[in-house]
Amino acid sequence: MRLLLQNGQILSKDNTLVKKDILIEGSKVVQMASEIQVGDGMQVIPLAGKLVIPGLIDMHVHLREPGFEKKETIETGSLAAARGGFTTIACMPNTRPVIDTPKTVENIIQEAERVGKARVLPLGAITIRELGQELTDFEALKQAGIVALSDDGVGVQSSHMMKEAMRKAHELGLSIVAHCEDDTLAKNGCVHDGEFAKKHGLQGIPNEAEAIHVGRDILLAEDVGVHYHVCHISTEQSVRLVREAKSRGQKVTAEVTPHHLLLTDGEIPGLDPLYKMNPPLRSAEDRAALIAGLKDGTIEIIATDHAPHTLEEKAMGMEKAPFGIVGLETAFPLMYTHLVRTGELLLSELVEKMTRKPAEIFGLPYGELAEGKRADITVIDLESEKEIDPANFYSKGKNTPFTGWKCQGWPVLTLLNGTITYQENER
Ligand SMILES: NC(=O)N[C@@H](CC(=O)O)C(=O)O
Ligand SMILES: [Zn+2]
Ligand SMILES: [Zn+2]
Repeated sequence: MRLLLQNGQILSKDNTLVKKDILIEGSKVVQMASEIQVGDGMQVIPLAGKLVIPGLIDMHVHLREPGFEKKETIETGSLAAARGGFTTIACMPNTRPVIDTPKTVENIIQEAERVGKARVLPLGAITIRELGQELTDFEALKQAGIVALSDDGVGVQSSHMMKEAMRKAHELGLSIVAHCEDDTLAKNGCVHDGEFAKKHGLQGIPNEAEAIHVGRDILLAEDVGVHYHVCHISTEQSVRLVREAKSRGQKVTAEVTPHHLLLTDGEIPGLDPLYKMNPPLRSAEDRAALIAGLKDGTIEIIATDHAPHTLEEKAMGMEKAPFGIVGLETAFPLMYTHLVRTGELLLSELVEKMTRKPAEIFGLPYGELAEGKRADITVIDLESEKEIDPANFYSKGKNTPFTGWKCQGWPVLTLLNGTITYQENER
């Protein structure tokens, strides 16, 4: 099968758009040129100047299967990913059972392949059942196909346990992906320890609850030599610590979510759990530090932390509702409209942080659009404006604070290995 994407525009390194026809044969891009003749038996998709980028990569997704299929399944999560323009997603191990055995890893990979809508890369748990007591069998998990290690959902409380994990991970060439949270500081807070918490008399989660772990882990990783990656970075202090570590040449990386880049605790309209996530929405100063960190390269990756929950669970009030919001189907349009079009980030920077950078950091052979490369491709409509409406989500999770936000930059076509996984208006 030969597929011709006609009259699209690709982004060059200097952030300019260049017209290209792209010819795909099987799973590969075989030709990219300003004009390609339509040949016999070619399927042609006219793109009318739309943006063509490498398939998006999300290193932080909760697919909820096994165990929480009411919230999401590998199937619905994969469909949501494809609709959001993602071709590769890494899924977190806080399922039930936790992804702490080779069997669970294999089951997830198998089901994702059956569905075939996204490439799913499971992370393995650092500790058994994410209880922080005993390390999992990293070697067996690696053989089963994990992409990295994380206890996402909880912080690894014991410094000793974390250091042991880093030692073993380093030996095996695996990265440590850390949910940074010191429980003795976070207590049972539900929002940022700031104005909003004070106003509503809620227990707050202070910035240091995150940054203490970031600082601790950077020191441990410096001694061990392992690649250390900070999940959903949210505070000025954490950004500062990562920047300092990088300036010494340490292999420390970080990801930030769209919601931490766009919202602050000052913008939470009331006691609405759709604004409750971990880490919580921080102050305007923190948000500014995240954008500065994104801009200067301290933060290389944008990841969604797609965390579907049912609306019943989310209706339990600010203190009782679970943490987390969905992100796969809104990430690119939100970032394009509210960070690129506002002049805070270049389009080329946004695309890098959602494609080439995560691939490079985790050693994945994806994230590039070029002749001879795999045809993981996303086509974006930069013009049409639409409102975010969770009723249209393919994800089971409708828990978003961005309902009604007007966005441009919607994915209209997604190809995984040369096969269409999403096409607007074709469902
Ligand atoms: N981010 C969240 O608020 N929630 C995540 C857990 C996590 O990412 O730590 C979840 O699994 O629901
Ligand atoms: Zn987390
Ligand atoms: Zn998470």
